[in-house]
Amino acid sequence: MIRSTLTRLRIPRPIRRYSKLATMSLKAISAKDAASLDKDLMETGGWSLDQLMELAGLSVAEAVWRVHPPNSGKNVLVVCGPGNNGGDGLVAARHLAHFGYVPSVYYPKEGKNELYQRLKTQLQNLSIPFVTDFPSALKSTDYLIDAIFGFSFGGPLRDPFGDIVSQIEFASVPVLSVDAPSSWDVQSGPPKEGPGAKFMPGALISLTAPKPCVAHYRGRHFVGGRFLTKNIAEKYGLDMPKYQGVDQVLEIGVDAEGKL
Ligand SMILES: NC(=O)C1=CN([C@@H]2O[C@H](COP(=O)(O)OP(=O)(O)OC[C@H]3O[C@@H](n4cnc5c(N)ncnc54)[C@H](O)[C@@H]3O)[C@@H](O)[C@H]2O)[C@H](O)CC1
Ligand SMILES: [K+]
Repeated sequence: MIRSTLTRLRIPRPIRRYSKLATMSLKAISAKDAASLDKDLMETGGWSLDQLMELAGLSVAEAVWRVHPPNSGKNVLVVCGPGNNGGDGLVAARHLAHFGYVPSVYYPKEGKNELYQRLKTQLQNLSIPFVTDFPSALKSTDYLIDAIFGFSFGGPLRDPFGDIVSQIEFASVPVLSVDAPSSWDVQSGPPKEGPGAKFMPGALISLTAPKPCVAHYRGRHFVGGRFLTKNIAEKYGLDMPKYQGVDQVLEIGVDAEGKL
C-alpha cells in the first residue's frame, strides 16, 4: 500500500557544475507517508523532534556551505514559517553562525510551541537579528533560505505568505529551499498561477527523501536529514542515501564518489 504511493522519478543532474546531462533515479515519498515516517521515528524509533530537527537543520547549513561558501557572501537571510520547516530554518541559522556566516531571520508568524521558542533564544544569545522589514532584508542579503513550508503545506497561501513568496520569487538573490519550494503542492508541484507559479529556487534540500513535487524541479538538489534506518527505508520503500564519511548531505545526481 505504502509502496504504491511512491514514485520513481527521473531527476536531471545539476547543469551548473557538469558539462553533460545525466540522470539518476530516486524514490520519492508522499506528504502523507513523510508525516507517518516522522511519527514512526518518534513513537517507535526512540527519536525526539528536537533531535530530528537538529540533524535536519545541520544538513541545511551544510548544503548552504556547498552551494554558497562564505567567500561568496556571508549574509544569509533565513525565512521561517510557523511549523517544523521553520524550525529547521532556525536550527540552520545557528549552525551557519558557527560556520562563519552572518545570518538573520525573518519569522513573520512565530510557532508558539516551546521548542521554537528555545531555538529562538539560542539565536538571540548569538546576537542573530530577527528582522521585520522584509523588503530591505531581501535587498541586503547575499543568500536566502526558504524554510517557510514543507510537507504539511496545503495551498492556497494565506496572509502574509502570498506576498512574501512573491517577493522571493522575483528577487535576484539565490535561494535554497528546505524540503520543498514554499507554495508548491508537495504532490503536484508549483501552483498554476499566483504567488509561487514561477518560483524555481537554485537549490533544494529534500529531507529524508524527495517529495513527488521534485519532478518539476530544475536546479541543484541535495538530500539530508541523516536519520533513516534500513527498517524504515524498507517499510516506506525508500533508498538509503549513500552519505560519505561525516557528510550530512548528498548531492543527488552525483554518485557516492562525486563522479558521473
Ligand atoms: N523526517 C523529516 O524529514 C523531518 C522533517 N522535518 C521538517 O518538518 C517539516 C514538516 O513540518 P510540519 O510542521 O508538519 O509542517 P510545515 O512546516 O510544512 O507547515 C505547517 C505550518 O504551515 C501552516 N500552513 C499550511 N498551509 C498553509 C497555507 N496555505 N498558508 C499559510 N500557512 C499554511 C500550518 O498552519 C502550520 O502552521 C518538513 O517539511 C521538514 O522540513 C522535521 O524538522 C524533522 C523531521
Ligand atoms: K520550504
